[in-house]
Amino acid sequence: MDDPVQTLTPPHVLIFPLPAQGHVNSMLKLAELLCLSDFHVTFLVSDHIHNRLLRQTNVHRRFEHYPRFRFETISDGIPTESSRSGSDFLTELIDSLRTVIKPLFRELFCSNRLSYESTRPVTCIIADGVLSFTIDVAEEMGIPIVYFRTISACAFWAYFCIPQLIESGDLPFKGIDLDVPIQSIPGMEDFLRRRDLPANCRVSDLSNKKFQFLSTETRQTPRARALILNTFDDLEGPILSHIRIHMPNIYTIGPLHAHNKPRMVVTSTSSDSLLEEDHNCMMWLDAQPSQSVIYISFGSLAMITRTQLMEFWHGVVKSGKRFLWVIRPDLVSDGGGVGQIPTELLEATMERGHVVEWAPQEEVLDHQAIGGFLTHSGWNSTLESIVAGVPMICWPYIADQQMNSRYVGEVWKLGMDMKDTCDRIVVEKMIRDLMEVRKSEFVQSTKRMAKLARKATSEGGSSHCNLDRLIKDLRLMSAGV
Ligand SMILES: O=c1ccn([C@@H]2O[C@H](COP(=O)(O)OP(=O)(O)O[C@H]3O[C@H](CO)[C@@H](O)[C@H](O)[C@H]3O)[C@@H](O)[C@H]2O)c(=O)[nH]1
Ligand SMILES: C[C@H]1CC[C@@H]2C(C(=O)O)=CO[C@@H](O)[C@@H]21
Repeated sequence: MDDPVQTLTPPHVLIFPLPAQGHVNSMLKLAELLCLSDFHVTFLVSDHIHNRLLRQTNVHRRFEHYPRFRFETISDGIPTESSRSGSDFLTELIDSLRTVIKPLFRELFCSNRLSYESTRPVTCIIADGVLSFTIDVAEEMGIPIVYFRTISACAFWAYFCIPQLIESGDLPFKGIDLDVPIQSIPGMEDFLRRRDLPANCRVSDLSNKKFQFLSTETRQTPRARALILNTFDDLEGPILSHIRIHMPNIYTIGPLHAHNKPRMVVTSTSSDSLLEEDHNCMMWLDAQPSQSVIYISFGSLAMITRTQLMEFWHGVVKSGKRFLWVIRPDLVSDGGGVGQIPTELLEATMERGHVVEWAPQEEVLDHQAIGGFLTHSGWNSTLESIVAGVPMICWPYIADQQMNSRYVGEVWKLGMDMKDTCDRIVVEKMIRDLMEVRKSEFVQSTKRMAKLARKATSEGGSSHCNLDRLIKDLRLMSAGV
C-alpha cells in the first residue's frame, strides 16, 4: 500500500543559501533531489549569483526538466564593483544581511512573488545556517523552517562550542603559541590545537564582528525545526553524537553530489560554477599517466599574495610532478595578478603543467590521471576528494577550513595538513610524500573512505535513508503535522 504521506499535496519549499559558490553548490543539489520528489522549489539567490549562473552554467536548461522549480532573486546589498571574495567578503555581507537582505526577505513573503500560478504558497523554508533572520521571518509567518549548514559537522561543532572555549579561557588566545592543546570541545580533546580552530577564532578582541557573527549565528541553530548537514555518519559519527544533544533532529544526507537518482539530470556539462569552466584540461589529463598529476585549487573565495603564489609554484615545479592548477583571475590579492613568471617556472609549466582559470572540478577529481589534490579544504572540495578517493594536501585559508584540514590529516588520515606554512621546500616535500613516499598508505585509506561515502548515498545507506526521511518530514511539516 502507498505511504499515505506520499498522497499529501506536494510541498512548496523555499531554499535560501548564503550568496557564495560553496553554499549555492550543495543547496542546488538538494533542490534537484527535492524536485525529483515532485516538490515545488523556489531557489532564492542574489541577483549577482543568478547573473553568474545564467552566464556560466546550463543550470536553467538543467532545471527546465523540473517544471515545479524556479529561481527567485534578491539583492545582496553589496556594491556591484565588490569582488565578493577574500576574507573581506564576510565583512561586507554581515552588514548587508541585517540592513538590506532581512527587510527584502520579509517583504518577499508579504508580496505575491512567492505564490504563482498553480502553486501553493511556501509551506516550508530551508535556509542557510548562518541566516538566523530567516527564522524570525518564518516565525512571523507561521512557516516551518529547517536549517542547512554547508560546512562539516566538526567545524559546526567547533563554532557551536565557542561559549565553552571562552568560559574555559581557551579564547582569546594568550600568547602566540598556536600548538597549545584545546581540550574544551567534547570529542576533540585528543588532537585539537589552537591553530586547528576555525580561523575566525584567531582574534585578540572577542568583539570582532566576524567572530561574533559566526558564534552567534551558530548558537541560533536550535531555533530551527531541524538541521541538514552535507556529511555522512561513517565520516563524522562521533561529532554528530555530540551535536545531537543540542540539536536532536539532524539529517546527514551527504555527500550530496554523490547521490545518483534515476531521472536526475546529471550530464558532463551539469555545472553550478559561477566562473566559466575550462574543459580543455580534460583533454590534457587524458594524455597524462595514471595518478601522475597533482590538482591544485583554492576554491572560490580564497586569495593569496604573489609571494605565496611563487612559493607554491617553485615547490610544485621542484617536486617534478605533473600539475593542473586553477588560478582564478581574482586569486592573487596584491593587485598585480599573476604578473611576470620566472622563466624556469614557465618552462617547467609548459613541459608538465596546465593552468586554467576554473575547472570542472568534480570531473577532474574523478579522472584516472589525478594522484593528489592540493586544496584549501573547503567542505565541498573535501567531500569531492573523499568520494573520488584522491588524497589531499590541505592549505586552509579561512573559516571552517582549518578544522577540515586537521580532520583530513590527523583523524581521517586522508592526506596531510600544511596549515600556517607557505614554503617552497615544504610544498615540494609534501607533494613527493603524497605522490610517492606515502602513496600506498594514502591510497589505502582514501579507497576505504570513498567506499563508505558511496555506500552512504546508495540505496539502504545512511544518507540515502536520511534523505528519504527528510522528504517525508518536509511533506508532514508542509501539511501542518
Ligand atoms: O576550479 C574549480 C574550483 C572549484 N570548483 C567547485 O567550487 C566549489 C568550491 O566549494 P568549496 O570547496 O567548499 O570552497 P569555497 O568556494 O571556498 O566554499 C565556501 O563555502 C564552503 C561551504 O560552506 C566552506 O566550506 C568554505 O570554507 C567556504 O570558503 C566545489 O564544489 C568545487 O567543485 C570548481 O567547480 N572549479
Ligand atoms: C564567508 C563564510 C562565513 C560563513 C560561511 C561559512 C559557514 O560557517 O557557513 C563558512 O565559510 C564560508 O562559506 C562562509
